[in-house]
Amino acid sequence: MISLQQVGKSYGSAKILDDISFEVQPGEKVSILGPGGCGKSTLLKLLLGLEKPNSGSISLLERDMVHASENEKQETLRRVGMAFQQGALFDYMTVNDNIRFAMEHMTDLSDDEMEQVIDDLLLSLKLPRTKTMFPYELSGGMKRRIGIARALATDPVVAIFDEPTSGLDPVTSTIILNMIKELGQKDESRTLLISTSSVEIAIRFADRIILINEGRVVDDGDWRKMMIDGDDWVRHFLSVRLIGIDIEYARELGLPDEFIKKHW
Ligand SMILES: Nc1ncnc2c1ncn2[C@@H]1O[C@H](COP(=O)(O)OP(=O)(O)OP(=O)(O)O)[C@@H](O)[C@H]1O
Repeated sequence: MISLQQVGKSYGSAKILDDISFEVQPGEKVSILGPGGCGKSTLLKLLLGLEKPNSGSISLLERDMVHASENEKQETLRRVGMAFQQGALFDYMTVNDNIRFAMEHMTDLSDDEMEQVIDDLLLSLKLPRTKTMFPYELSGGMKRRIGIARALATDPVVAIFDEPTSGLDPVTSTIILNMIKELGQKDESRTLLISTSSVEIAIRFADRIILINEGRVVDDGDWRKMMIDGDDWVRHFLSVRLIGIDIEYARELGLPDEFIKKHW
C-alpha cells in the first residue's frame, strides 16, 4: 500500500530526511509523530509525489512515485484524500464549490450524487449552514473541518492528514480527531495516516506510531511498548508531554499501568 525505502531528502546542503524506511499495510491507521521541523510535512509531500527525494524509493498504491509521470501520479492521487496543514480552501469558492471541485476532479459521480455527498458530509460535521458560505466567513476550526470533509468527499482508499489539529483548541481538536477516526471505523479497509507533533493526538489516533526526529525514524510500532521499551530519547519524548495529566485521563488514554505506576 505504502512503502518507503531508504529515502533521503535535502534542500541545498540541509539534510531534511535521512534513510527513511517503513511500510504501511492496507487498512492500517498510523500516526507519524515528531517534534516541529523534524520533516513530517516533507515526508508526506514525497509520499504524494509533490516533491522528489534525492535517494531511495517510494511507492503509493503500487505506483512508483519517484519515477511516475505527472499523469500517472494524478491517476494514483485520485484514490488518495489529503488535507495539508496549509491546505487552504479556495477563497473565491463557496464551501459547496470547494468540496465539489475535488469530486469533479477525482470521481465520476453525477451532479445529484455529488450534491448528496456534500449534504451528508456537512450534516455529519454539523456544518450544514456553511454550504453557501465563503472561507472568510468561517472560523479556523470550521475551515479545517471543511478541508478534511473535502479530503473525504472522494471516498479515498488512503487518506493523509498533515497536522490536522495543530493550532486548534482541545474541543475542536477532538471533533476533528473523532471525525477522522470514524472514517476509519466506517470502512476498515481504508488506510489512514496523520502527522502530528502532539503525543496526545498521536496516541489517541492510532496504536502504531512512526516516531521521527531530525529527519530519521527513531522508532516504529505500538506506542505502549515504546513507552516502556523505547530508548531514552523515545521514552522521554513520549512521557514528558503526558506526565502530570489527570490520572483518570491517563487511564482513559490507555497508558500502560507500568508507566502510570512509575510517573504518578
Ligand atoms: N522547500 C524547502 N526549502 C528549504 N527548506 C525546507 C523546505 N521545506 C521544508 N524545509 C525545511 O525542512 C525542515 C523540515 O520541515 P517540515 O515542514 O517537513 O517539518 P515538520 O516536521 O512538518 O514541521 P512542522 O510540524 O513544524 O510543520 C525544516 O527545517 C524546514 O525549514
